Order: sequence, then structure tokens, then C-alpha cells
Amino acid sequence: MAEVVRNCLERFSVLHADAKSTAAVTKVLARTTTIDRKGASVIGNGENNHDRTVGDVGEFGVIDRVTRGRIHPDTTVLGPGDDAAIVAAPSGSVVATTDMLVQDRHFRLDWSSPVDIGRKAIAQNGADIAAMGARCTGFLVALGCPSDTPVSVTDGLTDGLWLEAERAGAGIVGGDLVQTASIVISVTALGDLDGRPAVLRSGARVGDVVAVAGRLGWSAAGLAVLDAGIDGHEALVAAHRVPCPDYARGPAAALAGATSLTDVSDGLLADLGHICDASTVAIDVDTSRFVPSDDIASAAHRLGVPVFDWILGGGEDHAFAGTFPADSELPDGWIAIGTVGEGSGVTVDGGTYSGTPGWSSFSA
Ligand SMILES: Nc1ncnc2c1ncn2[C@@H]1O[C@H](COP(=O)(O)OP(=O)(O)O)[C@@H](O)[C@H]1O
Ligand SMILES: Cc1ncc(C[n+]2csc(CCOP(=O)(O)OP(=O)(O)O)c2C)c(N)n1
Ligand SMILES: [Mg+2]
Ligand SMILES: [Mg+2]
Ligand SMILES: [Mg+2]
Repeated sequence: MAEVVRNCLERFSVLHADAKSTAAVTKVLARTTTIDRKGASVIGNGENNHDRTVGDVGEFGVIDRVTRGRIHPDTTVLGPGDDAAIVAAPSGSVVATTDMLVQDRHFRLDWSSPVDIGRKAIAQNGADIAAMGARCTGFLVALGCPSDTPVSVTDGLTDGLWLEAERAGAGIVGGDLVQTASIVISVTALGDLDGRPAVLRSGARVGDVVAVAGRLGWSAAGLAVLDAGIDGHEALVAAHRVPCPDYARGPAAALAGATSLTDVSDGLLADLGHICDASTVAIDVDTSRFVPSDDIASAAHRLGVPVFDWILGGGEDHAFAGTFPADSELPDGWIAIGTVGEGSGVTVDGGTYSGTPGWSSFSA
């Protein structure tokens, strides 16, 4: 089992594999019997379904596979299976968000395994919960796929969804399954503030420090490496396949007095722009605060891309960005990268930024 867990961790690109992530993988493996080299469970629920499709086993065959034996007891009062699930809401209000992944728009099956895609679907939603300063309490997963989708793909997605949900401290409490022309995964995440006020995009104040927690530009660099078809840069490609938000950074920022918070889904400058708009302030980013890793710098050099295109404008790392009062001590993992001033919009090193600030869903 230890070796399977290790292979699994490598495949899942858990770069900072620690006892917690190992335990999460072990829990998932305990439910799925074995994992093949692509990371999909091949003998889920005790049957060999290697060459069966979603059409062969039918809607309720797949639903049984994605729900049976899967519950996260810490946050779930009633799991999937009835008309609706019941999720604890200790602070009396529920934080809710939804984001979807669409095949060939957000992921490619020849670039990412089903497990990777499942993890990314949860990560992009869990990061939005954490970016309110909240803790995840449950996820709902609506899955659309063609009838000829191999069951090993839906099993792999389920394993990835559960792995990342457990990393985020919650379970998958329900969902939906429909036939679509290509794969679509829509996740709804629920969260709890544990009695604290939420940290909004609108709270930044003139004089605050702008700070970030997590990797920036890695996912965009990995996407560029995959797109160019060049070898190497495994860590960047892994970061593109599976973003690894450190969900605890959000609540930690809230406790430290963050005045505004967001996750970086579209690009640092684009997402800081949302804070500027909502807070009616300007932000200046100081690029001298970023030290590009050797890997990202060498990929940028090989591909002839200015590295700051990725760091400032690359999406999908699901790092966190926020503002803190100037005199506050930043929590662990947060690094000051700029300042809040009067005015509007984001500037870089005091000037207008001429590059692309981030992903825009309808620009291409
Ligand atoms: N179709 C929609 N209906 C209602 N609200 C939406 C819709 N699409 C986006 N929103 C809301 O608009 C805001 C911005 O959306 P988005 O840019 O996707 O946020 P994020 O980057 O945090 O995922 C969010 O509060 C989101 O819930
Ligand atoms: C095949 C492929 N092409 C391009 C991208 C790049 N990409 C797709 S969506 C996105 C930004 C984030 O997605 P969005 O749906 O805007 O998430 P949200 O901001 O709502 O959280 C990026 C950088 C990708 N991930 N995969
Ligand atoms: Mg969104
Ligand atoms: Mg989002
Ligand atoms: Mg977006």
C-alpha cells in the first residue's frame, strides 16, 4: 500500500507531500481497491470495469460508483443518496460558490488525467471559499459526459474530486449526472465562517499592504510548456494539471485582519483589479518582490516569454491575494508585493502595465 500511495502522490503532483496528503490518498485508496498508472481506479467497487462505458453501466450504475461508501463525517450530516444532503452550518450562515470546468476550454484529456481534472474542479471552488476567509464544508458535483466515456474516467474523476475535497477538509455531498457532448464538471462549494465576518473584495483601504500567498505563474508556464510540446519542466506542468491552494491561508488571513481577499483564478493583475473596483482604490505592484524560480525562469527563456507575463497575468494557480493594514504582521506564507493608494486600477512598478492582466473568458 505504501508504494501505491507514493506512486499516487507522484502522479497527483502533490509537491509538498506531507502526512496529511498521504493520509488523504490512503483513505481514497481504501475505497477504490487499486489505482492504475493513469491514476484512475480500475477495480472500483470490486468489479473490473476496464472497458465498460458510462452508457454500458447507465446513470444509476455510475451514480452508485460515485456515491457508494463515500462520506466525510466531520462536515456532513447526511451524505449523497436522498433528495438532498444535509451539511452542518455551525455559524448560522453558509458561504456558497460555483465554478465549472469544460473539456478543451479548461482541460484537455491528453494533457491531464481524470484524477488531475477532478482535483482541479474542487481546487478552483475550494479556493473561492477560502478567499472569503471561510472553511469548506461540502461540495456538490454536476457531471456531464458522453455515453461512450469509459467508466475508468468517471472513477478517476471521482477519486480526484474526493482527494482534493479531503485536502480542503470536506466531502462531496451530492451532484448530478447527465449526458453531454463533451465533459463538463460544475462544482458548487459550501463553506462556514466559524463566526467570523467574511473578508470581501470591497474592504481594501488606502495605505494597506497588498500581499499574496501561494505560487503565481506556474500554471500558465505549465500550460505554455504543454502547448509548445517541449520536454521537461515537470513541476510547472504538474502545477498546471493540479493547482494546490493552501486553503488554510484564507481563514489565517481573516484572523490576521485582512481587509480584502480574493483567489487568483484569472491572473494576479486581473484579480487585484476586482479588489480595486470593489474597494474604489488603486493598487501598485512592486515586481522586485517576486523572485522567479529557476524552473519558471528557464521555461520563459526557452519559450521566449517574459517571465512576468506568467507571474502577473497567468491564471489558475489559485493562490490568494489580499490587503492588510500597513501595521499588521502578515500571516505565515503571505508576502507583501504592493501597496493600496488613492485612485483606480492596478499599476506595476508605478506605471501602466502593457501586458495582459489575465484570462478573459470570452476574448477568444
Ligand atoms: N451566471 C451567473 N449568475 C449569477 N452570478 C454569477 C454568474 N456568473 C458569475 N457570477 C458571480 O459573479 C462574481 C464573479 O464571478 P467570477 O469572475 O467567475 O468569480 P471567481 O473568479 O471568484 O470564480 C461571483 O460572485 C459569481 O458568483
Ligand atoms: C486547454 C486549456 N486552454 C486554456 C487554459 C487556460 N485557462 C482556461 S480557464 C482559465 C482561467 C480561469 O477560469 P475561469 O473559468 O475564468 O475561472 P474563475 O475565474 O471563474 O474562477 C485559464 C487560464 C486551460 N486551462 N486549458
Ligand atoms: Mg467563477
Ligand atoms: Mg473561481
Ligand atoms: Mg474567471
